[in-house]
Amino acid sequence: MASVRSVYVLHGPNLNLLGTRRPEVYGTTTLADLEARCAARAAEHGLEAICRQSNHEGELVDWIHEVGAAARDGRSVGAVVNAGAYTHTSIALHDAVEGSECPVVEVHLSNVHAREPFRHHSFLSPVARGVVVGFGVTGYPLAIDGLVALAGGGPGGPP
Ligand SMILES: O=C1C[C@@](O)(C(=O)O)C[C@@H](O)[C@@H]1O
Repeated sequence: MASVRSVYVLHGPNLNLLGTRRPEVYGTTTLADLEARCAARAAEHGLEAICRQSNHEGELVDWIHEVGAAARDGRSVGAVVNAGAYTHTSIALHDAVEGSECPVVEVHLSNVHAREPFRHHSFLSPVARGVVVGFGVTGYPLAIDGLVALAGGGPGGPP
């Protein structure tokens, strides 16, 4: 039997604290609950969600490379990535997405553009296929839907 295609859901630093970290900004949903919601939406598309979180930049780089290779082989539609604060600092993550041609939809729970100026710049956005910000946990199923549409091509697909 052919193996199920995947969608990766990658979380960066401090997102393991979801549910208790600044709930007025990030909400009260825990990372485990969010990952369960992602798995449910992925299953609606016939995909397996592979959910990971790391506080370490290099580990995130390695995972982006892994997703890029899986996407090239048709084993994955790509990754939904909330890189947390590395979004605003990491040239390494930018280069990983670009270099591995990893299809990424960047997600932020909060509307980073309405927050401190240091959150307005993203190193990921220029190499992401799409960006979803400010919808809280609702942004993740939207991002998964978007990745599936992009992978499928046609209307709503890649130009
Ligand atoms: O850790 C985070 C979470 C975040 O990525 C968000 O989901 O809104 C926004 C980032 O600026 C912040 O560092």
